[in-house]
Amino acid sequence: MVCLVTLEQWSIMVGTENTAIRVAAVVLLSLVDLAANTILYMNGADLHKFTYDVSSFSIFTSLLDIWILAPLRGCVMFGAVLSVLCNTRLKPWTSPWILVLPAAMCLYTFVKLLMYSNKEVKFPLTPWFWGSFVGSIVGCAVFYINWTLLSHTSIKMGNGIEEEAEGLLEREGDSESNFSTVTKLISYGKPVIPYFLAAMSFLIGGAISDSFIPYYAGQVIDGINNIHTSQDQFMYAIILMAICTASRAACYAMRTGLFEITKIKFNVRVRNLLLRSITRQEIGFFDSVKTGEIISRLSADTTITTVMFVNNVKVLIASFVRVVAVLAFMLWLSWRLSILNLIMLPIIAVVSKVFGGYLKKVAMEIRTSFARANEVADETCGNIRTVRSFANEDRECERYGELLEDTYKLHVRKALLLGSFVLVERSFDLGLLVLTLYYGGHLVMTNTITAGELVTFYLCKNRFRVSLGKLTVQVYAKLMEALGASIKVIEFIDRVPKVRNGGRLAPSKLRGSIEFKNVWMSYPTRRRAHVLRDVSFKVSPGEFVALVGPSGSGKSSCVNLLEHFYETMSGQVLLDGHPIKAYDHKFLHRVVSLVGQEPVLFARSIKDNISYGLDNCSLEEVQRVARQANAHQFIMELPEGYETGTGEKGMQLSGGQKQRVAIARALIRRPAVLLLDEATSALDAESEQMVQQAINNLDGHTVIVVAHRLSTVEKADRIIVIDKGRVVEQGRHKELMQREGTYADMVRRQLLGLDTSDDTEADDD
Ligand SMILES: Nc1ncnc2c1ncn2[C@@H]1O[C@H](COP(=O)(O)OP(=O)(O)OP(=O)(O)O)[C@@H](O)[C@H]1O
Repeated sequence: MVCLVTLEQWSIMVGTENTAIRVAAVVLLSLVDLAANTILYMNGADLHKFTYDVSSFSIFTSLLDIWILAPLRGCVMFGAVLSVLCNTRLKPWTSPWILVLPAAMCLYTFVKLLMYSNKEVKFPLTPWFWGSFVGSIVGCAVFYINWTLLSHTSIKMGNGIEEEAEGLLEREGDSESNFSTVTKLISYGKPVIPYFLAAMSFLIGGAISDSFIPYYAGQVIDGINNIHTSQDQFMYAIILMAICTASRAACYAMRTGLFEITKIKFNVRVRNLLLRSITRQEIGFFDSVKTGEIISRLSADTTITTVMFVNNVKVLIASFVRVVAVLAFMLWLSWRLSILNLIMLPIIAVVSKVFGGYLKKVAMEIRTSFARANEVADETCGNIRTVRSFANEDRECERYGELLEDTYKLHVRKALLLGSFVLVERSFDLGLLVLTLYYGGHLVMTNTITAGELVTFYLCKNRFRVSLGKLTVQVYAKLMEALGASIKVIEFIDRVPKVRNGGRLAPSKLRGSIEFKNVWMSYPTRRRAHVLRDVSFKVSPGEFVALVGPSGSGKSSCVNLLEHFYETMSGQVLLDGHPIKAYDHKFLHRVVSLVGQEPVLFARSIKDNISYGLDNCSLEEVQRVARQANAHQFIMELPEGYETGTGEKGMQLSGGQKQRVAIARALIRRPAVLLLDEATSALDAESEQMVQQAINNLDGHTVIVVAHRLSTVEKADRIIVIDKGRVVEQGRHKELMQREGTYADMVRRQLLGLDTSDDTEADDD
């Protein structure tokens, strides 16, 4: 099975993109399979062999049936080639069930080996037979490779049957993505590889010790029965069995500790990589991906990915070593009984492939459904005041319950799948046990093996089966599950931000001039809605400019562009004559400070909030800016002054207090450009005037204010009026009032107490 998977990967990787070459390669490989098997069957070029076998065929002594498998494979493959060339339906190519054909042929070849060895007098000195046997097995592998190559070819030919092609792409993407997912996970886990290797060495040591135990157990039994064993050999077998058992226990203890360390280290690393990548994403990413999903990926998915991955790779290697070691013993004890047991391999390959594919799909659905439930929980707890104020707790809990119910149903599906997988596997196993005992008993009665050897073989066979079972149930199926969970984790870690912060510009002095040059903008989640349309304006260094306009007209969008949260569709936003994106990310956010509409504080002290993102900031400096922002007085009245905690998102402060702390946080950076987006809306008239005064007095700072309360912008050097994403007017308060345009209208409406905010949603273009 492992071999087939590897061959498949190889064929995918080295497979050329050229359809003609692929088809030619398939035809050539099929012809080689046919020719090689024909030569092996005819013992070179003995043409009489064929006529002789046809006239007096015996299933026990002639190899005609083994040879027939080769033209049979050839016919199926040529039929497949023809149907690909004729652009017929693709669906059959995509089915994992196609594995059944080569698997059944392998099975027949193994059975044939046993039948032939039982009756053919010249056996085992029959090199041509061995050639045919190996040729048939290799032919089956070649058939599977050819099938994979053809499947790829049929997509490339693009025959217009899109839904089939989609299915095909999905399945082929599967094996390719499994491979790249595993290599990705290994690359993330590089620092933990030494721990993993140390643990593996103990694991392999334990596995080798373990595989010797049945051998010595058999010798002990033969010793008890006095078969081929002296007293010394008997004692020797007991001592060696004890040593193997002790060594297995010691290795087990060491490997357990080391694997635990590996898992934790790996988990921590993947979580760090994930958060690092997420925090680098553009703001638009957070518009579409909900926090609940991110948290779910960070917690549940990273744990499943890392823990399951390490556990399964561990089991994979251990089981593989055990399978090889035990198989070698089994072959040495009785190759006939071993071959009988190897019949399981092709069956397990088919069963694993089919079930593994389904399990991976269900595992992905479970993760997504779980993330959806998490989103609801996160939204409900994060906005509990709103939920409470609308008395909607029950409905939110119901929504959560419904989503968890979906997750539960998917889990049931997964359990049923796993159960059926085990059932199918165990049924084959039971049949094989009966066959082994029947055939083994026959071999003991014909004195081919001893009773002790049969017991040893039986113990070995059990170990072989358990290890093989682990390779399939635990590794293939569960590895698929881990890979399913890791897909989103890897997608997030590898996601390249759409807005790059790759600028290098960081001049020692910034004047603070701003220019919007024919800017068009739309948000990533609503690409067709233009929120800014051909916006152009200039702000000189030190100027105090106000952006006004109806709600939804695009004022905050201008601020978002200045913060480089989003990028323009066309046009440019220039700072001191250079595009915003040319500036170094850290530099830009030091020289351009924003106080947003709903400033968010962190659950730390007020001092830490004001000095957020700055190292070594003195209390004096913090107090200075707090005074400027008219916050010092209320802070001093708090029980612990500047050390008072603000609670989650600053919830323990009032709206106005939060705004003042946020203004101080912006001022402490001495920004060249200060952006105030409704930053004083929650302040009373007196406080607002004081803060406004402080802002007006700021020397050498360019200030851009977005405000609805037009009285606060009367003193601005310039007022820019934006409506429906366009600059419609600009000038000083007096000029605009005289112009009797949009601004004058807005002022009048506000004076009369009418609402100015007639929402002007961006139209879809
Ligand atoms: N993150 C976003 N994703 C998609 N559309 C958005 C986003 N933010 C704002 N918009 C849309 O862009 C348009 C302009 O919004 P913007 O916030 O710039 O308006 P505004 O003039 O600042 O409004 P207000 O005065 O109400 O704050 C609106 O139609 C709004 O719905």
